[in-house]
Amino acid sequence: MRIDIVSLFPEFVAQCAAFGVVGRAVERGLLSVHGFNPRDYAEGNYRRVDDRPFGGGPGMVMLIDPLRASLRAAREAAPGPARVVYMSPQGAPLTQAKVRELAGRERLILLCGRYEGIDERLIRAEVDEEISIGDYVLSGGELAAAVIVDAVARLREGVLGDAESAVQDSFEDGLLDCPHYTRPVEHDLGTVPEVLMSGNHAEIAKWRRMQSLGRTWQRRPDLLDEAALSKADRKLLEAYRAALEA
Ligand SMILES: NC[C@H]1CCC[C@@H](CNc2ccc(C(N)=O)cn2)C1
Repeated sequence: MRIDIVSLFPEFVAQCAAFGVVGRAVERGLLSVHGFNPRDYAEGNYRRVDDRPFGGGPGMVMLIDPLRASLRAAREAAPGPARVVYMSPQGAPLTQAKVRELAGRERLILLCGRYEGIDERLIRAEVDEEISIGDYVLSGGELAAAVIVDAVARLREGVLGDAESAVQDSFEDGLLDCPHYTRPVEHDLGTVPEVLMSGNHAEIAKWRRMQSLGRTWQRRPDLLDEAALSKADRKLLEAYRAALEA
């Protein structure tokens, strides 16, 4: 998978692909991340990448042509179609389902804005979709792009070993993750739930599912779409609630 980053600070995002599982995926050639800086494509001796907004108001707006030239250079840097994603608070909320969809592509181009924004004509002509990582404003789209790189990379085949499998990920099945424990069993901070040492894998799976359901119900009822729950799930959630009242 190739991800191109169009940004005034491309090294910022490349750094985010230099560590951990994503860094290893890059080393192993499962993923490559390349930066394209609009300033390298800006005309004139000041190499302008922004200008004042029509209609007045504070701040500056990113110019069309340096961005357009950067996007063209990114497209032409490798074969195959690329999905152009603009990171912006005006975008569709990022979900794990969207991450899975993006991870299925061979090429992404992530467009990172700065200042007050990007000339709307460039967005309309070049951007396939706008994505937001949350309802807040950052000084630039680079951190949002780094989130996409990480979330997408870990879903690519071969990136996570069995030790870190994304299969049981929270949100993979639309629920929050269950609690996790490791050694020691006895600790002044408490002990480990008996069932996890029972060796009974069916019981352990049931307990983990019940914890995921219960936590989702308690912390993120908005995610808990009753309709999506199986009969067994509803029974487990009932047991979780009953245990709370006991
Ligand atoms: N009008 C401000 C806006 C102009 C264009 C550039 C963005 C960069 N900052 C971002 C980008 C994305 C997100 C997000 N939630 O995904 C938050 N912040 C800021």
